[in-house]
Amino acid sequence: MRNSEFITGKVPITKEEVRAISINKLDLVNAKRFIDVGAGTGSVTVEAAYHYPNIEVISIERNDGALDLVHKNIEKFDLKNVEIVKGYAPINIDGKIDAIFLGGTGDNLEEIILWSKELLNNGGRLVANFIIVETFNETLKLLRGHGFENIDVSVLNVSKLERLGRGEYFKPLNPIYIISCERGEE
Ligand SMILES: C[S@@+](CC[C@H](N)C(=O)[O-])C[C@H]1O[C@@H](n2cnc3c(N)ncnc32)[C@H](O)[C@@H]1O
Repeated sequence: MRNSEFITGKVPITKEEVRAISINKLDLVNAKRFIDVGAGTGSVTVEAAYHYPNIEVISIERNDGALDLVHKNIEKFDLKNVEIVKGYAPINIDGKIDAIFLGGTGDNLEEIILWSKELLNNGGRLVANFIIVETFNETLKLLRGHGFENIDVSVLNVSKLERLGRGEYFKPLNPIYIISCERGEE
């Protein structure tokens, strides 16, 4: 889906190229339940729920303005397989989960990593996006320390063609760090 298809506001939306790669790394084909943490505009929630209509998507967001956008985008795409939860993760979720996306975390990183580990099935996927190098480094260290496996890290540098004077150029957007990994079997 293109970013222009979503209703947006003041919340920064995940770039469509980053979303495509992140959702691919979540490996939702056989998933039944997926959590989007820090749903923002709801773009990841919507895209996952739309392309995988058989999964249950739980969309967690703490900010009222963002929650309003999540509601509007879910309505726009007429999705019935999304549960929106207002709150600051980690929050109580019943039952096990197959995949978790961290699009926003706040300052309680370790709690979120431990909560994710508790919720995920063995082999369940965790994918996280970062723009801040320190948060990325800290998360990587925590994932390694808490036994997550098959950790894969990419940095995505997207540039978009834009007009410049009488010609065009590729305007670079800020790099995004993507971590993907699995909950190890215990
Ligand atoms: C970069 S935005 C997410 C963008 C989103 N993936 C999208 O495409 O619109 C980060 C969001 O995470 C939310 N957030 C940060 N930490 C959170 C937490 N611990 N629990 C719930 N929401 C959180 C923020 O309010 C913000 O809306």
